[in-house]
Amino acid sequence: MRLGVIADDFTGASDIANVIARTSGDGRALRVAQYFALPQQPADDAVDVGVVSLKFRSLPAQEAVAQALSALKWLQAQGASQIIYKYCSTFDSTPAGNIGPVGEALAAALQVKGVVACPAFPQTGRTVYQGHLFVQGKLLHESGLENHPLNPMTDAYLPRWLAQQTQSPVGLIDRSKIVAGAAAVAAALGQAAAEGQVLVIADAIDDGDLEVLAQAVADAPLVTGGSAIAAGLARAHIRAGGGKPSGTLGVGIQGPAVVLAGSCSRATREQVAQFSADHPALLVEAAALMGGRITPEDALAFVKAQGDRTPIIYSSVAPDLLKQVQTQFGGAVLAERLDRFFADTARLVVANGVRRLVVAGGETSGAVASSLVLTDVEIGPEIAPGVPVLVAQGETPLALALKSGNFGTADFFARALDLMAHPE
Ligand SMILES: Nc1ncnc2c1ncn2[C@@H]1O[C@H](COP(=O)(O)OP(=O)(O)OP(=O)(O)O)[C@@H](O)[C@H]1O
Ligand SMILES: O=C(O)[C@@H](O)C(=O)CO
Repeated sequence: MRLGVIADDFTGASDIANVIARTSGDGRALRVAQYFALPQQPADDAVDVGVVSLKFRSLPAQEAVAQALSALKWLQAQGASQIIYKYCSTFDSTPAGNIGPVGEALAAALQVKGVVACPAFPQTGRTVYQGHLFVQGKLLHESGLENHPLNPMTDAYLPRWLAQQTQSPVGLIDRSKIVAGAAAVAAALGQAAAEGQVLVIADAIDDGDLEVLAQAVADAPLVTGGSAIAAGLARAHIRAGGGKPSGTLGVGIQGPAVVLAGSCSRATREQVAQFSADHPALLVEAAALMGGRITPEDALAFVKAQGDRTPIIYSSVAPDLLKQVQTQFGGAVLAERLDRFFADTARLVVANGVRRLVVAGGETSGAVASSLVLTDVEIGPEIAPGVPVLVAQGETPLALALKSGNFGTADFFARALDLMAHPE
């Protein structure tokens, strides 16, 4: 293994696995394995990149740090010489959040300072300029992310947001350095390290900027950010001799399918509306769930009752209703109950023959994927930027899509199901 990734949630893990698996050079691509928990055994020798999917984005810092350090240890034992700590391209965290503590702990373990922190993912509209994060051209705190159920993002200026979480000062590499080229960026990172800055937010408004950044940190033991910076890092590993002849993994899994949506993000709500217009749909209402009036067994019965039609089971609601039920029942309690509901429902439907499963939402995907007790998956075709088809091989292969809340166009669910059955 050359490159190890520690991802703070499962959708983020499949996002970065997708970026790396799809990057090629001279007809070669890195062989990527995505693990659904910290593996208990060594990685397969053929694996160039190990992506460890964890679920610590919304956990207290201490727990998140412990999980990240265990993953670091395992990845180092597999030979990974570079580690990417992957968090959300919308920097999902709170002022007491764990991006800072995890970044600092990994940096301390690897004895580095002046570590790049760049969430930019231009293909999905996330850019960083003068330290400010934009989503589709809007400042982060005016993009809808200010209403996020678990990590409301109320400040777009990342150095200030991150500094609330860190012990050490946070640096900034602005775009004037990026346009000056990789050597200028490397020098600025060296200067930041000399000044005691452990994490350094870096501007990037397009993939060209990310390529410059990646070149500047091609040999760095630690890089942190969104998935997009990984393309340049993967290219550097391929140039250094990594990878095998590239080719896309076929899927062709045509069995029964279910869509599970636990995300309240804007894009997911549009996708739910479009899919439920012509598919059977079951809304999981917070009050019904809390009152025990809807259970995973009810969801299974609903799925079975649809015969050949693909149903969607969703809890996605608009921000005003979300706030109301969170006040009524408590946000954390609801999150835990919803996670458990979707996890148990997924387990039941898969045990009853479902072979294609599309899941929307990072927390929801983490709960679902963990409950399915899959060890590792291979990366199949791309459904939308940031979302590949994942294939769990086994006696009866399972095709999975783990979609970040805000990724994908309105027709995402139908597209995902089609691609699983008939890869392009
Ligand atoms: N009907 C609902 N009532 C209250 N809370 C809900 C409801 N539906 C979902 N939620 C909350 O919204 C959270 C959605 O988180 P999730 O990470 O799955 O989606 P997301 O944040 O949109 O995705 P991502 O993390 O990929 O951006 C759930 O964990 C749950 O806490
Ligand atoms: O970076 C992103 O936006 C996604 O990969 C993500 O982290 C999903 O939760």
